[in-house]
Amino acid sequence: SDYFSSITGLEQLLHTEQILLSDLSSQLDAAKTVLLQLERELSAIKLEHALAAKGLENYLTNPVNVYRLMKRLHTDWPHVDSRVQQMSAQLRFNISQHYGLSFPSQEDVDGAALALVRLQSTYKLDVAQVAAGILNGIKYGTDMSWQDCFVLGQQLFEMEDYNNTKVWLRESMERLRRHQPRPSTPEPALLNSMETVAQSLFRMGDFDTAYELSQRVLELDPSRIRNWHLGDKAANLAHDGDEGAHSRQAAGYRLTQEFAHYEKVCRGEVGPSAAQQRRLRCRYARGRHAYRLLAPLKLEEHSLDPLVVSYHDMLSPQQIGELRAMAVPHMQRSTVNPLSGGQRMKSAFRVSKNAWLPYSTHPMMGRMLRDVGDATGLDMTYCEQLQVANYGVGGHYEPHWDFFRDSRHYPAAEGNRIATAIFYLSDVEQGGATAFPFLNFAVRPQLGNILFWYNLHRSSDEDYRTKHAGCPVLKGSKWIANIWIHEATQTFARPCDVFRDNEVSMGYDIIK
Ligand SMILES: O=C(O)CCC(=O)C(=O)O
Ligand SMILES: [Fe+2]
Repeated sequence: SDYFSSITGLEQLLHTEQILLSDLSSQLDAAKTVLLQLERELSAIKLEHALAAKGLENYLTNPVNVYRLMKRLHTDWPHVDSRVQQMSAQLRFNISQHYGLSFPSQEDVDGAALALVRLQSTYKLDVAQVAAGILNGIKYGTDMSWQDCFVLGQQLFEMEDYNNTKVWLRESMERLRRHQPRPSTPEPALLNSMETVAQSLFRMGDFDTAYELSQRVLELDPSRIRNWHLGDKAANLAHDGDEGAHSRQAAGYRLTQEFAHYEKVCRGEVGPSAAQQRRLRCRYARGRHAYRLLAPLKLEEHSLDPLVVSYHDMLSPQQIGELRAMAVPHMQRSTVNPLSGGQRMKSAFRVSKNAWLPYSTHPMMGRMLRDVGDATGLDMTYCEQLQVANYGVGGHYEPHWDFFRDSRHYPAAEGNRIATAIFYLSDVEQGGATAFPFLNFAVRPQLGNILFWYNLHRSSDEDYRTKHAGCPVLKGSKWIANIWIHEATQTFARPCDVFRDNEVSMGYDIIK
């Protein structure tokens, strides 16, 4: 399961389909050969009959013709019969025979549907364009059919995301209306679903979409008028006792101002103020290593308080290729700590795959750890293992803090996560920035760069301004490697302050 959350899983699915394709097409080729031959024999026999029809008596008094009629019926036809049998045996395409192959589960299909909708709503994409395979003006893929859009709408309905249900159903109906030539009558199962969804929408009070949907059903199959008993608005509303249940909305956080603002930051619609920007520099830095005199670090400041910076060109494409290859066999669906406590779990909040790798796995990983220490001056004694993560299209990580709010989640001797270093192991064609909604900027992944920031104040208190997120990946695939650095050994690297400087960030501790 979990094919939708990263690119590696999707490659497996593409492979599955390749096998099905080649299996079926070789069967079809074999069958076609037999068909062609049968057709030729058939027309030869038809010719005989045409001759016979010209003069029955003349034809049947010819001993050669008589013999051939006998032979045909006695030998040739049974032979035809056996070849037809044989051909249909060959055509026994059986999907369940391919038990060794990977198939997506309902959860995967739902995940992919959710991803599509997330992208469309985060980046305010025009549904008609998405359905046409166009992302921000560039055509990447094939059009979705009206059925595709309908099935997506139906899935959203089942997931109780009614706002998006409406958008996709309308797109589906629009495509159906424009369809040239007129579409042939679809399978009864699809028409039944359309009717069911229409009735539910009607009951929920979305009369327009319900009406549109029922109209299209009727056009496709006029006999369905017999099912036209949706009743009138008033009667339905009066009887609807469980309206509350139907209009239940998906997760509260996504409906907040804060979330809307985060999405704006992802789209690049808001940025830091001019005054903020004026104080920021791109400069060469030396870190704490002498050789950096010759090979200085390329430092880019994103924010001075809290400190958020990028170090450019810290890994080469070759190193990154090796690193990703080492991580792939260990990648698993990412999990989060539930707020309610207890076991870590999968969540729509964080859609990606990751692997935890000890720094001893490869000398390069040890070097990455050392480089972060050298660049930032931090002590790297207590770091979590390297976490390599991959987000597929639609993959994201909603706004969160990296520090733990519950001290049971880290060993007391190591302290909380004082800082985060993200190595970008890929560029991303569109989307996928690391966004800091409270700081009003987003950092675009750039292959080989490190993004670094402090999660804690000097007083050791959590810095709530550091809330950040991985914006949904719109096009491409995003790879990162995280190093989380803990606090306990930083006494000299980042002396703590007795002055409680946490007050500046308290107001950002908004829990929805
Ligand atoms: O994907 C990103 O840009 C951010 C990742 C992140 O915040 C995390 O893994 O904790
Ligand atoms: Fe994070």
